[in-house]
Amino acid sequence: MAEHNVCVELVRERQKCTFEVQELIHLIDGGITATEERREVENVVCTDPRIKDVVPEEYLSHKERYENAIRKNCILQEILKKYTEKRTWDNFRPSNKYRISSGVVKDISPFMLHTGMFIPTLVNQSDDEQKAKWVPKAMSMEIIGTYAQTELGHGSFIRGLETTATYDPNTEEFVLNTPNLTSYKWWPGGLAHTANHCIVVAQLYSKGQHYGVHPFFVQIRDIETHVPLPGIKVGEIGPKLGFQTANNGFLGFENFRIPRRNMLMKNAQVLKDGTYIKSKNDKLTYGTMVFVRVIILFDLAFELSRAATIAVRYSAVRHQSQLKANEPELQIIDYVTQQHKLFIGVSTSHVFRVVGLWLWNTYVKVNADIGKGNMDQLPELHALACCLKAVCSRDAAARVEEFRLACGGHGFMTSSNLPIINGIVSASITYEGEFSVLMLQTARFLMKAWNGVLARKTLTPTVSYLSKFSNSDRVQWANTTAGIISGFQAAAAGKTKEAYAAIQSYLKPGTDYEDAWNSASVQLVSASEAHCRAILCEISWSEMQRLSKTVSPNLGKVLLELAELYLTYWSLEKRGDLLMYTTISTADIAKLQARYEELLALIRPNAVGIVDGFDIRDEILNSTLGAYDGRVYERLMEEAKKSPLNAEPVNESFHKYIKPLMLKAKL
Ligand SMILES: CC/C=C\C/C=C\C/C=C\C/C=C\C/C=C\C/C=C\CCCCC(=O)SCCNC(=O)CCNC(=O)[C@H](O)C(C)(C)COP(=O)(O)OP(=O)(O)OC[C@H]1O[C@@H](n2cnc3c(N)ncnc32)[C@H](O)[C@@H]1OP(=O)(O)O
Ligand SMILES: Cc1cc2nc3c(=O)[nH]c(=O)nc-3n(C[C@H](O)[C@H](O)[C@H](O)COP(=O)(O)OP(=O)(O)OC[C@H]3O[C@@H](n4cnc5c(N)ncnc54)[C@H](O)[C@@H]3O)c2cc1C
Repeated sequence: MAEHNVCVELVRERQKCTFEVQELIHLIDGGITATEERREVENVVCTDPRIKDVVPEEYLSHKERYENAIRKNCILQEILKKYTEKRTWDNFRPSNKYRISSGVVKDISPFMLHTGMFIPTLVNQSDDEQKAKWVPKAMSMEIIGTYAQTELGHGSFIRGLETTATYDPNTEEFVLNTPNLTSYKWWPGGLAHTANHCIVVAQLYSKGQHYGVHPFFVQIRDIETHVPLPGIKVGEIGPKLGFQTANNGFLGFENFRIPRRNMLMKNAQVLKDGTYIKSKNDKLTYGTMVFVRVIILFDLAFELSRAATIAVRYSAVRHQSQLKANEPELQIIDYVTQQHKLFIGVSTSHVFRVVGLWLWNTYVKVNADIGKGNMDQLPELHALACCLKAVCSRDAAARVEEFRLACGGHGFMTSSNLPIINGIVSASITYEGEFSVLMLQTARFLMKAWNGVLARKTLTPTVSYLSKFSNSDRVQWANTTAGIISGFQAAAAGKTKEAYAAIQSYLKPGTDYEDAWNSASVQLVSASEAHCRAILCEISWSEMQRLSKTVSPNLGKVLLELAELYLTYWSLEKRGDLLMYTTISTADIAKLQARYEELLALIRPNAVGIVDGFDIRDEILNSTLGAYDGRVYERLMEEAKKSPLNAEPVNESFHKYIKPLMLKAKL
């Protein structure tokens, strides 16, 4: 970007920055080569003239919008494929594939589920022969798939799914059926008109026995004509709050037959005669969900970084109101309330990225152990993935909404891109495991851990802190980062203990455990949240500390300020918990507040530099308010002029309706 086109405010902001932005970019990417690789691909994709829209997506009809998304995503796939052929393209991280798709369509790609769930399920749940047959075709997009699990009647309760797969040993086939309206598959992305295959999660029956839900590889459309195969009823579910171009669909089966070997057989198998071979652990069927819950943290970090870039740059460009009489209007970023809205979101993006990487490494390790037959760590991984996905998606949505509000009226414009990002992030609270449902899964793990505390057993690593805080004494508070982390752990332990006690107190004679659990579930969710906050604080602080030692002192200082801001912000937000479970005093809280305000002031001069460090191209940002050059007002006007309503000075509705109305009023 030529600096002479950049508005004066952003030029000044960039001059103020105390660290090398390039260094931060490389840190986020994971090295100089990774930055170069990413930028090269982004450049090829974003400068392809076929990708540029003449009419902005939001003015298209629902149907046109989908068709445009498909057209452009096919171009993207073509480019990505050429790249893969040209070079070994291992460095282009999978999360970058999500990132680049934002440079192609503003909303979600109809191919998202192909990359994000169809391929991972084939890779992780097929046996070797199946993998060899299907994965190359899916990778090259010779076949296009999705993940069809949720039904009209059931999403959270997977055991309640109603689609049936009944084995017929005479033909060595499974017969798929949708027995009633509520058993229609409902929601899968790309299912409606994009995919010709899908993973169908269905209840398995063989030899008259029911064996629970299993994944099946199912072709739903003819490869040549794309016409739905006989016995398949498929279509689109209609417009939503967001995800307009995701092509979410419904699917029903009528005695639809698939070969026996189309059941994914890495974990459980059905033999030719219908004999069922059990999986080592029936929860391995849920493996793709664990995988996606883990990688969602990266996507959330990225979406937050987009929203942060938009809101921070806009806040530097925008002037509003006078702080002192006769002085120029302030850049809105200089109002401390504005910094309070902005900087926690910026910091949260870094926290999600580093905790996401830690979770990813844990996932890789546990998966490797599972491969060797050791399932010991699976419950802990599941509990971690559940609460982190749930809390981070909810936090991300709150932060994006705050960024939107921070942009005032202009943040309400679709052209700011904040409403679209809002829709994308809000959806993540529900999909891949609804918030409360996942929090209660983690609570199950915490209750078991508390049993372990009472039995003086050694606990697994992420809950081992519970033993330290098992007595009733309030924990000694210290106004340090270590003190804050310890305070969060004390709160988590205290809440876990109380939720446990609440279940016991509800367990009167004649009460089932499940009813007691339900009665105590608000406290259980609260305990899960506290546990998750303790993890977010502990891991982000230790990771940011580690990273700060790998970079220049100037950048290291900024990383630590961001990490400390996160801890301090949440200490203040959760002061009630800290008052309950630690010896924190009102004077300590006042000190925390003062430190928080100090951190806002320290971050302020680097704010634009920090969001520049996310290195998000204008085409990927897609925002009138957030572009690198800060020409906010020119862009808002340019975009407004693209409204089809502005193509004619008088709209025909005037003559048809308004004028007759006015004439009638005269009579
Ligand atoms: C680094 C990145 C690499 C690659 C990335 C590649 C490309 C990137 C490109 C794109 C990104 C891709 C995707 C992500 C991004 C965006 C997403 C975009 C689109 C949206 C997709 C959305 C898709 C979906 O929503 S699919 C449907 C998801 N559905 C759910 O999540 C349902 C939630 N419900 C459940 O999980 C379960 O039913 C339940 C857990 C709630 C209950 O199950 P069940 O009743 O069977 O169990 P319980 O009786 O409660 O418990 C029994 C015991 O089992 C334990 N348990 C449960 N689940 C698991 C599990 N998964 N693993 C291990 N153990 C489990 C449970 O804890 C109980 O144990 P206990 O000992 O008895 O207590
Ligand atoms: C944008 C989007 C994309 C999606 N993509 C896909 C996809 O590609 N493939 C796919 O298979 N699915 C997909 N889904 C479906 C998604 O996974 C489900 O919507 C999600 O798992 C929640 O299930 P549900 O809709 O049945 O909600 P419900 O389970 O009906 O939840 C409704 C309410 O009931 C509460 N509740 C439910 N059970 C419990 C419980 N045990 N304890 C306490 N409270 C409970 C919930 O907390 C919630 O408040 C998608 C959904 C969305 C929104």
